[in-house]
Order: sequence, then C-alpha cells, then structure tokens
Amino acid sequence: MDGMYDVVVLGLGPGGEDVAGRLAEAGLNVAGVEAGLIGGECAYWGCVPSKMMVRAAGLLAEARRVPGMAGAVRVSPKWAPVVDRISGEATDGWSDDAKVEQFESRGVHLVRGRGRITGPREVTVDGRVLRARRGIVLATGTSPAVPPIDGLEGTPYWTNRDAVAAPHAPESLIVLGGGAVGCELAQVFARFGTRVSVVEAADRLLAQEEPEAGVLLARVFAGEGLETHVGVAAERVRHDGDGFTLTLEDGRALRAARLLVATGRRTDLAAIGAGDAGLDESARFVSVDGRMRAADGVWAVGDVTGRGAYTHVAVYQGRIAARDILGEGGPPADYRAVPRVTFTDPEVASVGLTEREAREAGLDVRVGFASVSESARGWIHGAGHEGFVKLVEDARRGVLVGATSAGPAGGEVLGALVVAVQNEIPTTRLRHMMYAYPTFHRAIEDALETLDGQT
Ligand SMILES: Cc1cc2nc3c(=O)[nH]c(=O)nc-3n(C[C@H](O)[C@H](O)[C@H](O)COP(=O)(O)OP(=O)(O)OC[C@H]3O[C@@H](n4cnc5c(N)ncnc54)[C@H](O)[C@@H]3O)c2cc1C
Ligand SMILES: NC(=O)c1ccc[n+]([C@@H]2O[C@H](COP(=O)([O-])OP(=O)(O)OC[C@H]3O[C@@H](n4cnc5c(N)ncnc54)[C@H](O)[C@@H]3O)[C@@H](O)[C@H]2O)c1
Repeated sequence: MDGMYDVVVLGLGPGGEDVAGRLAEAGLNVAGVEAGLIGGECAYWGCVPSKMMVRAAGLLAEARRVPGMAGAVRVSPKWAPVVDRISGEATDGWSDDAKVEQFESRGVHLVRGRGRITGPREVTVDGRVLRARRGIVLATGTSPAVPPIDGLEGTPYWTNRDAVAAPHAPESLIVLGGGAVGCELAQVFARFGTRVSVVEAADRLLAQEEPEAGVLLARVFAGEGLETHVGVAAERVRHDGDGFTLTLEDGRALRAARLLVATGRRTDLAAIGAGDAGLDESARFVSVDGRMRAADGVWAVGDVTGRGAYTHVAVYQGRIAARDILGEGGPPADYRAVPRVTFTDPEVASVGLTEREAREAGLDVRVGFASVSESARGWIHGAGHEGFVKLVEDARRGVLVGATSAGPAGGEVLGALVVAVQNEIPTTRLRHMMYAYPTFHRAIEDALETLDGQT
C-alpha cells in the first residue's frame, strides 16, 4: 500500500533510528525503511558485539598479568560465553523483534524492505511508493569494502559480520587490514588462542592515527604473539578445503584457517537511487552541508556522509538533521573535535588533527608528549601500562587542535582532551590547573609541560 508521510528515513542504523524517532516524537508523520535490522551495523555486527569480545579478551589479558603482581592464576579461554553474550544479550539472536515495539512506540511507521529513491521526495520499497512532503533522510550506512585481490572473490572469507558471529575462535586467522576493525578483532582472537597474522598495506597499523600509535600497537601485538606485516600488499589468495593461503607481494606466503577482510567500508549510492534525488551517485559519499542537507528535500546522516564512521557522529548528525527539518535552528555541524577510540589494549583514542594533518594545514605546530608507563600511575599500574599522550598545539593561537591518548583507559582519558580541543581552551590555562594524582589523565599535564616554549 502506497503512503504519504512528512518524512521518509531510509536506513535505521544509529543515525536513521535517531532521526526517525525524534521527528515522530515531535509530531511528524514518519516512515522508517529498513532492509535489515533496526539498530544497523553498530548494534548487531559492529560496536556492541565487538566491544563484548574486547571485554572478554581484556579479562583474559588481565588474568595473564596476575603472575608477578598478585599470585598465580590458570587461564583457560572459552569462546562459548562470548557467543552466548553476543547472541543472547547483544543481538537477541540477530533479531530486532524486541526493538520494533520500542521503535514504533515512538510513533514511527516501520516499513521493512530495501528502499530506493525513485523521484523527488519519493522512495519505493518492494513496489510500494512512499512520498514525503518535507523530504527524505538518507542513513544507509556502509558495507565492507573488499579489495580486488586475485583469487579472493568466491572464497569463504570473513567480514566483521562473520567474525562477531563466529561459533569458535579459529585455530589460525589472517587479518587483512590493520585499521580499527582489524586491530580490535585481531587482538581479541589472539587472546583466545588463535594464531593471528595482520597484514596492513600502509607502513603501520592504525595508519590514520599518529605514527606512535601504530608503532606501540605493533610492539604490544608482538608481545602477545601476533605477527604483524606492514607496508606490504597482498597479491593472491587461495582457498582449499583446509584454509587460506595469502601470498604477499614480496613472495612470502601466510597460511591460516580463516581470513578476515577488514580493509575499510564502502557505499553504493547508485543502489539507493541517489541520482533520482539529484545527487552524484558515482561519489564515494553523500556530501552534506552543516545542517545535513544534501539536496532540495534530501538530508543525509551517518557513515554515508563520510564524515567519520562512528556511531556518535551518526547520532550527532541525526540530531542536527532533525532540528533542521523541524525548523528549530541551532548550531551547524562542527567536526573540529571528532573523538575516535580504537578499543585495543592499550586503547588508542584521539581527537582533532594529527601532527601531520596540522602541519599540512599550514599551522605553526608545537607538540607535547608524555609516556604513560613512565607516569606515576603507569609505574604503579605495572603490567599492561603501555601508552602515551601526544598533544598537537596551534602555537600561534596557543590552543590544542589535536591530541592522542593511548593506554589503559585511553578512551576515558580522551574526554578531557575533547573538551580542550572543542572549546579551544588556551594551553596556558590547561597548564595552570590540577590533575588528580595518580590518575592516567595526569599524563596530559606531563605532555603539556613538554610543549616547546611554554611558560
Ligand atoms: C566491527 C565494527 C566495530 C565498530 N565499532 C565502533 C565503535 O566501537 N564505536 C563507534 O562509534 N563506531 C564503531 N563502528 C562504526 C559504527 O558501526 C558505524 O559508524 C555506525 O553503525 C554508522 O551508523 P549509520 O546509521 O550511519 O549506518 P549503519 O549502522 O550501517 O546502518 C545503516 C542501515 O541502513 C540499512 N540500509 C542500507 N541500505 C538500505 C536500503 N536501501 N533500504 C533500507 N535500508 C537500508 C542497513 O540495513 C542498516 O541497518 C564499528 C564498525 C564495525 C564494522
Ligand atoms: N572503535 C571504533 O570506533 C571502531 C571500531 C571499528 C571500526 N570503526 C569504524 O569503521 C571504519 C572501518 O574500519 P576498518 O578497520 O574496516 O577500516 P579502516 O579504513 O580504518 O582501516 C582499513 C585498513 O585496511 C588497509 N587496507 C586497505 N586495503 C588493503 C589491502 N588490500 N591489503 C592490506 N591492507 C589494506 C588500509 O590501509 C587501512 O589501514 C573505521 O574507519 C572506523 O570509523 C570504528
């Protein structure tokens, strides 16, 4: 049955779910279209299940740190409780039945199926035409980008979806891609006894972060028995009954029972009919202005906008889009202080610009650095204390434009740095305040003291 609505939201991951709910609660007649599960990648195959895996693996790592610090403990990893938590608590067996009621109770009309824009302010789902008086919100997210490596297509390689639903930790695993997905999952499986090799084409792990972060992580991975191959591309993949052989461009061959492809994400704007909404469907992402407007009667939020593939970005943008659609005004989107946390151990957390990005932007850059393991808290903490705080200052203005906090609770320490970068708090003011002793965040104070020329 066709329908007329105020707004049609296409895709109900964290971004779309949030916009649709807000608009419906404000009294608009809203249709939310979802091809998969309400909650999207984050709830079922991304953030939530992967962080449950990280938590379980972290417990094993902490137990292994007991000798030399607190006695003895025998660690016998078991994957079954992880499977139970993910399929039970996190994903309800990959069913959103329980969520539907909660979602519809906000007043949104749920339309199941794959939608496509078929004209201005018009979406078609399985032959059913949905028209939108005010417009359409695109929130269709991304899917794994699989590189065109000889022999890869057609093999039973894993993506993040298979990894979070794995019934067992495999005996061995090659992880292709050393970004956030690859690093988090590589460490998880290794801690459960899987023999893991990570292959990263760039010259370091977490290539988009400060170089010190990738170097630190490679060192920690080596200490935990993971093999890391950086600066080398994969040339060929073969799969036989027993597993995968990945041949690197330098001729070395890696062999493992499983292969996880974690080489980034992609959109398919042609598949959602973006051209029919006046958008460039050959583009990688939907480009939006500060109010999330992409074209007349079209807004876009979340991963599909390419402004940082994080749930908090999707929800932040969703709030701005909802305000704009409701004519409520408010500040436009501001991406100076997008926080990023890779939940490895140590956590690698960052905000704003890296040193290199700041220099490329032509800023007069000063850098501050402090080692967490050499801080009072790091020394007290002992095993598992690796980390650092790095500050990137725009010296002319005397404010931080970027920062990285790697270490135990690196993501929590980041909070203070996000406030500093977002609000351009002068570094002189940051230096003349107190940092509780002996916290991990005190390393911020140590790093501030190393900013050249500070008084
Ligand atoms: C393994 C992993 C771990 C992650 N961990 C974190 C983390 O710890 N913290 C963090 O902030 N981010 C994390 N992310 C990123 C996070 O999952 C995404 O940034 C977030 O899900 C983006 O939300 P979204 O609403 O833009 O899109 P998505 O969550 O991708 O949702 C899009 C929805 O649109 C639907 N859809 C697509 N096309 C159509 C169509 N044509 N018709 C109808 N429906 C459609 C899809 O089925 C999907 O449900 C992780 C990602 C991965 C893969
Ligand atoms: N904790 C978090 O917030 C979290 C966790 C996971 C994912 N995410 C989000 O999801 C996005 C996607 O994560 P991702 O790790 O898939 O992508 P990514 O872009 O972060 O990393 C992909 C890596 O794969 C490498 N690569 C690409 N092609 C390759 C090839 N052929 N061989 C070897 N290496 C190759 C790239 O150089 C890059 O370092 C991230 O950008 C992040 O925004 C966030």
